[in-house]
Amino acid sequence: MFNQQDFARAAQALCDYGRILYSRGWSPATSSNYSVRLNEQCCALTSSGKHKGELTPADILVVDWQGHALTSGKPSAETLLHTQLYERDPTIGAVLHTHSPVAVVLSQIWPQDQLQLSGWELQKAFAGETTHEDTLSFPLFANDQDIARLAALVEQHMSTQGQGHAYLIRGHGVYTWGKDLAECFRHLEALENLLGYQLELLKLRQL
Ligand SMILES: CSCCC(=O)C(=O)COP(=O)(O)O
Ligand SMILES: [Zn+2]
Repeated sequence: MFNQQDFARAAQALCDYGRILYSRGWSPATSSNYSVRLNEQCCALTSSGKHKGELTPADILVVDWQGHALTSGKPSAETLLHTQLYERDPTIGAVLHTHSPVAVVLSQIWPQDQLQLSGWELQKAFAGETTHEDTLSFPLFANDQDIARLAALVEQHMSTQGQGHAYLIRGHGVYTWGKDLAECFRHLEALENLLGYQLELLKLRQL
């Protein structure tokens, strides 16, 4: 069903990124979940409830697109938000979900259901983006403890409005993806900074 060496490599990479993301303050405590595609049927994913700054390979398991565990462990509570992406787009190789203060606060106060950004050079950090003159759209979804329902809503949005590069969940965090973990991390880092710019602008406009 999957190659053990691929799994071992993916598990170690997820642990390494967990340390980075925790050290940046984007994955406090047991928040966040991360995954890497193994093949066309399954991915390596963080187990539920683990401290993301202290992950070991034993905290990573394999799930299929229905969210069923193929190795021992308890899959992330948000598994279906990862598998929805892998199932819809075979070019997606990694997904990162984080809870940074900037993303959580901005997503909570942003009034519209889309956050549109333009004019920032850093937009070009997203794959395929070539100019600051384009507008990037990031949808905001209401938080929901029913993850199957939220995953269905995300899928419905993407199938009608386009997949985009990332989305926000209000008061919760962000999901972003890429062809591999390195690209996914680049997208996350760009998104974090772009959201930070937007939050700063909102504060300045209140002065
Ligand atoms: C403690 S944060 C609440 C759960 C959450 O939002 C999250 O990202 C982590 O959930 P998991 O089941 O993947 O540990
Ligand atoms: Zn979360």
